[in-house]
Amino acid sequence: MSTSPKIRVQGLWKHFGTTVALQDVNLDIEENAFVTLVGASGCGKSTLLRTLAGLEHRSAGTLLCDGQPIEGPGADRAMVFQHYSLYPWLTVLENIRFSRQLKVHTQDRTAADVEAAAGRADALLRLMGLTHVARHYPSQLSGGMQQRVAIARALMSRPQVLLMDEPFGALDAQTREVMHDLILHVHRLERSTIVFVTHDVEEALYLGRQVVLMAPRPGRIDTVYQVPLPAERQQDMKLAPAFNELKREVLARIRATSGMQTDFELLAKLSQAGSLDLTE
Ligand SMILES: Nc1ncnc2c1ncn2[C@@H]1O[C@H](COP(=O)(O)OP(=O)(O)OP(=O)(O)O)[C@@H](O)[C@H]1O
Repeated sequence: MSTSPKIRVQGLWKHFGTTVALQDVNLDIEENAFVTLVGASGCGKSTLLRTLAGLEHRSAGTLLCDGQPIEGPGADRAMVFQHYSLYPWLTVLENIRFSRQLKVHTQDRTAADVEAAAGRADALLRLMGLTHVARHYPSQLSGGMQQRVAIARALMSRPQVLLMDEPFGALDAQTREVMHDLILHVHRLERSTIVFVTHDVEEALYLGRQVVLMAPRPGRIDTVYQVPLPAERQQDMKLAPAFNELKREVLARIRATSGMQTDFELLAKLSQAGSLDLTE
């Protein structure tokens, strides 16, 4: 008997005026999956993620989470953005507790609610290595630390689905590696379903069990790759021949679908001819 997927995308279209940002996207994402979305700029990665978050209306198609239509944002799905979007006037701990406080009105809050929230916030502080900065303000933290706070805040309401839009895009290479292992740890521990957008193919392959490659103009799914690595990832797996082979294949496919190759070919032809005759 086949179980239904956590997220089902069927015949999804999204238009922005005359731009077709998503063309007939079909994708099933299983519970506890870690799916990464890659592809050339403008291929619709963020639009697909924002549609799953309920932040963007679809033009046509079906979007289901646990078999229920996605009609807007919901506590079952949390989003983490590239820019940490923390409240600068709140401490780390207050930032983490904030989403929970929004859900329960002060007058309806019971002692058990407060206790459960405090316990969850403490557990997340420990999980994200933030206990020692719990009373600091965001401006006192490094970028990597701020992004840990943003992830902890997203996890506070125990979302089943975590939607991440280039969350480590602004971090340096070393901090990114640390964050990669941290998010894999979070994924194991929380058993969440993660959909993660990135420009970085190595990041996509290291984190994802499945890599969805999208192509632009119109935005669409081109290829879905299964990553041939054990579920338990370790940094030295990036040296494995199978990892590098797939990385080369994905990069070549992104180049082929981006239209950039044509530009490079044209430039090569022009430089051989020794002139830039654009009338050709
Ligand atoms: N709010 C909007 N209004 C108009 N057009 C939009 C809007 N959002 C996205 N688009 C267009 O939709 C297409 C897909 O954009 P999207 O941002 O989803 O791509 P992306 O793959 O995430 O790009 P990038 O990798 O550069 O972030 C692009 O052509 C973009 O210009």
